[in-house]
Amino acid sequence: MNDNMPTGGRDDASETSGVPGSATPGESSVGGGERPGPSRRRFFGTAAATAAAALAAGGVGGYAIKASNDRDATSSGAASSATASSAAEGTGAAKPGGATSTDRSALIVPFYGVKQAGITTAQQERMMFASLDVTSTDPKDLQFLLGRWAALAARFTAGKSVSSSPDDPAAPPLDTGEALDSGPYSLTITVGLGASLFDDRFGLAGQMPAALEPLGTIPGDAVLQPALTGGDLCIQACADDPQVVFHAVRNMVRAARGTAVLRWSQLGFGRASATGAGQTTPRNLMGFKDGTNNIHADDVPATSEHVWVGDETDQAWMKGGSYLVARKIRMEIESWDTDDLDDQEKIFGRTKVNGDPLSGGTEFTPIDFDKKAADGTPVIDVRSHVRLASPEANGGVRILRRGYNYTDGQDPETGKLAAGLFFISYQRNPHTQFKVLQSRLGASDLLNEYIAHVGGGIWACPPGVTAAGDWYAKSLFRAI
Ligand SMILES: C=CC1=C(C)c2cc3[nH]c(cc4nc(cc5[nH]c(cc1n2)c(C)c5CCC(=O)O)C(CCC(=O)O)=C4C)c(C)c3C=C
Ligand SMILES: [Fe+2]
Repeated sequence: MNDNMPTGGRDDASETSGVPGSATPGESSVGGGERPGPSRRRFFGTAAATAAAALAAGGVGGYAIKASNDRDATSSGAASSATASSAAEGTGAAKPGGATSTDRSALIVPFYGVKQAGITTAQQERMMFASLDVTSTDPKDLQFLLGRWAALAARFTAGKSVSSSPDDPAAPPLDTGEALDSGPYSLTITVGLGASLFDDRFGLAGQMPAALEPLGTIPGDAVLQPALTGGDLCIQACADDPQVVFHAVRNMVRAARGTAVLRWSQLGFGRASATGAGQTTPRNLMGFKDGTNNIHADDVPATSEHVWVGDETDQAWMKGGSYLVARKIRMEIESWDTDDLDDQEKIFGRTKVNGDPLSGGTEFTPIDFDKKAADGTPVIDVRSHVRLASPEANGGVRILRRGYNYTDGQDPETGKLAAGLFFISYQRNPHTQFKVLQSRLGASDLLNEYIAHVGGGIWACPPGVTAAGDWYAKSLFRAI
């Protein structure tokens, strides 16, 4: 067992509850002194709930705690010593379990911490994103779910299955099993709350942050499909193995049975961004390097200014969190592939092979937006993507991009490749950041000829879960 995980005793607390209101020292009351009180019978009413509730201690030894990019070294409470000691940002992997630096399967990103992992964590290769709608109208069910998810996320990110208890042969297995032989593969699970959760169902209307209000009409958004848009809750699972991310989301959706249902989901591959200073810049499906000018995890001033919610928030429970904007952006791949290289490079303002700015220099040379060609026209086209998205054109606005390439195979109607970018960005306020950028891009970007936004949403990702027995957005429920 890793020492960043709860001890057996703490994990046993998760077993009896794994949910809000557990007998965690100092957390005996929730919501005005009363614990959420669904009966054990109700909680144990489905196989899925049983599986989630049967979380038990049990180690999968030999994994290595990965230096985490997004965990404050000052993590409090049960954020373990391993979390704190491994929190030197941007360094390689510690290897207490004997893993080699090339053994990516064994790497663990600590779960407990004051910030959720998966935001400034160096981006992994695979992602599964899920949007869920809550079907129960009982606020206690919602809290139980967020507790179950926290307990499951703690286990999965440490390379453990749903439970170490033996399966009952007469019942469905507690864990679905497809990741039993996998390591953690740097799995991170990031959970967000959508604006629809703050309607009149759960008594949360007064706790809705202004930053989570719908963005209104943005140019180019007319085609967002309702079936691929929004949702009460979201889960972003990222890891360096596709089966690990699928397993995590599948079992979290399974644990939600009776409380929430899957609304839509997306698998992503080949990170289309770079968030770690040491990471090479990956490529999107248009073949361009994507993430050159991204915010890097070790740039603390930039993450403080642009990513993490601070004192400015109107809802204290979001302080230390971040807002996730997702956009499923379909690419007209066949059409793009007929465009000549000069035009492709003009659209982005960078060279295709090296990612160099067309104004000169190499990939990381600052772009010279004032540079003119011999005929007096700007070298970086006025409608190029990099100009329109740049901080220079947007009053200094920046976002942390964390997207993935995706393909859904073939469009059955047209026979074309159904593929593109599952764009994800994190920011302090989507209204003053994403919306500003997307309004400009949606109106004028040369890239618009080759892309269409088809789905997405905004979710408030609360601060991290700091101790076993706690749950996502705990302080939100303390406020009601
Ligand atoms: C609203 C925000 C953005 C959307 C939507 C978006 C879509 C999108 N982007 C690419 C490819 C590239 N984007 C690049 C840079 C870049 N893009 C955004 C924002 C959005 N992109 C920003 C803020 C930036 C950085 C601007 C800067 O500071 O210079 C680049 C260039 C390389 C890089 O810096 O990452 C590429 C390539 C696609 C294909 C796409 C939709 C499908
Ligand atoms: Fe972009």
